[in-house]
Amino acid sequence: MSNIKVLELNKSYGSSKLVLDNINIDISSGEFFTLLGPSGCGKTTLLKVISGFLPHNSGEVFFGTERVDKLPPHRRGIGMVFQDYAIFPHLTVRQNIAFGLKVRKMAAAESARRVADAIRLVRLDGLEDRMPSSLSGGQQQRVGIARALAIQPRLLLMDEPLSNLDAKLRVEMRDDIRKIQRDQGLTTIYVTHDQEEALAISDRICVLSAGKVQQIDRPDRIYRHPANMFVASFLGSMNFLAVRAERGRLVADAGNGTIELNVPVVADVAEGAYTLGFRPEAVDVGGGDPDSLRIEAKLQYITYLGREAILTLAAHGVSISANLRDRDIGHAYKEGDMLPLRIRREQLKLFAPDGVLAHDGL
Ligand SMILES: Nc1ncnc2c1ncn2[C@@H]1O[C@H](COP(=O)(O)OP(=O)(O)OP(=O)(O)O)[C@@H](O)[C@H]1O
Repeated sequence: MSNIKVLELNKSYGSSKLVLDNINIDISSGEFFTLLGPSGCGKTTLLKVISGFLPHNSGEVFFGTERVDKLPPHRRGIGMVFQDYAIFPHLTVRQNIAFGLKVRKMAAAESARRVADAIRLVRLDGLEDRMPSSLSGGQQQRVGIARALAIQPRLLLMDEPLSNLDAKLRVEMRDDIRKIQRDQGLTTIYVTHDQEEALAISDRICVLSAGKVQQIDRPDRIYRHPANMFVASFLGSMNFLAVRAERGRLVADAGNGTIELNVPVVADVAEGAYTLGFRPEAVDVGGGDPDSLRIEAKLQYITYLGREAILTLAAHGVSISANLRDRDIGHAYKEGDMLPLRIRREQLKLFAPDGVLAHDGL
């Protein structure tokens, strides 16, 4: 397995603007690395440049110490798994999995051994002689994964491999992929636009927006310490409130005036405009730490989800969401009630006017 380095990579289609803008990525050997971002942010383009199916404008790609960005795709040693499975309908499961080995003219005995290993890893035992049309979507994707594993790639690339599967199967396959990847120590780049999937499966996540890297970090760190407002709202949700720091106080614009918030700002917060951010699950109703930020908000409606409920409230002219666990939901809450919200100060974030996180906790 190789570590992977992408250095100062730029890519545009024709003369249009850059769809990959100065991408720098350093992936460790054996790491599960996820590219996460909204549709059109450049995830697939980046995978195609790394695999050699698309030329780039400038920059370098290294697998270990070998520079690969001038090599044709078949010389890079990459296994690929696609959203639409891309398996051959006229070949059996076994023949599909052996395909890459046949192309590489591998000796029959070694090929048979590798195919058998791959079949066992993806749990397709007993289905070796079936045709793809007689398999479920999940089984077809297992064939796609086994085919990629059989060539013992230096790097495994997976482009939204679970998108065509139903929700339950997605979770099952996700756990299987993670287990195989760990057991085999496979360096993997995984593309998804599904934030929950990215959080669940990755060692590290690279959040992309409009061709630019927004943040690269562990799932828990990205969620707790988003680098900017884009990341904060793309991974989970965050409440935002326009505020100003002035004379050691924080004030919120409230349409017809300003309201002083009960949070003193620490000395290193420069005076000026900010966006105050906090996650819905950081909000308590009533009670809570007396030192918390207090906001009175009007309950608009409750979305009950079983394990938890989302309260949608209005305060200072903006909408605020609060996630409460089922057992914490008071039966007395009625639409139109004014509720005292508490948000712990360590959960408060201040974003600068350009959206970058300026203060994490107040
Ligand atoms: N062949 C092409 N010619 C011109 N523009 C392209 C081409 N392929 C992609 N693009 C543009 O490049 C940008 C990045 O596309 P890309 O497919 O890499 O995004 P993505 O993040 O993978 O999106 P999705 O999640 O929808 O697959 C988009 O604006 C897209 O319209």
